[in-house]
Amino acid sequence: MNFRLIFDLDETLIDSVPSLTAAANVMLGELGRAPVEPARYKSFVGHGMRQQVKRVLEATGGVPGGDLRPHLARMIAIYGADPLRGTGAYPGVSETLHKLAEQGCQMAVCTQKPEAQARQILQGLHLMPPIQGLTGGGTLDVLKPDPAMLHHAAAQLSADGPVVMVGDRDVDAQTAANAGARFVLFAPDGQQPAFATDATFSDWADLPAVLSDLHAKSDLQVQT
Ligand SMILES: O=C(O)COP(=O)(O)O
Ligand SMILES: [Mg+2]
Repeated sequence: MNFRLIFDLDETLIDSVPSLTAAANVMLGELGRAPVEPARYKSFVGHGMRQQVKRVLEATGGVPGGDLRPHLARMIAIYGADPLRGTGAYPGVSETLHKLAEQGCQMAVCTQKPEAQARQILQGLHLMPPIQGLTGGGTLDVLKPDPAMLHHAAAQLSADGPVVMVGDRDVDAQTAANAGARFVLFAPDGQQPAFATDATFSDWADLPAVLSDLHAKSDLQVQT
């Protein structure tokens, strides 16, 4: 398979909601607010750290002073001090990425997470390599679903095979659609999405077979 695989990071390769929630709860505690549960914080993730901070503050009484910037800076400082703490890859991720690399795929990450934090996590979890490229929050002046994010990630890879985005949220599916790429959904809870996907998987060990089916049944000549 000569795919260029572009992976989302949070809630696709890594389970980062516990550590993001812990950091947000430190910030909320400093503001005299009660902590939020990880399940609630998860609904704030997917559109970048600025949106996370905005949403968690709005959900707990509003943005103090009406200015998001100091709170975003505080969240980045707390979380950025140790983004690996409490964060791990989903089971099977490392083995599967190595297998896909052996099968001829090239791989990059396209995430809303600030690029420096994402790089620290990918290197700390020994996923880079086999992941070769990284496009994160702040790499460009746009975020997903702007197709420029996916084009940038794909262009970091030397091969020119078909591009497949693998992610966990509607914003990832929309990014792929905007870029004319295929989309494969990671849905660990097995829930059917409300948006279009080319394939779905819930166990990382299944991804090579899912991709090989996708390769066999479609003309994957879509390029970004
Ligand atoms: O930073 C976020 O809100 C989510 O980042 P992701 O694009 O890796 O899911
Ligand atoms: Mg995600």
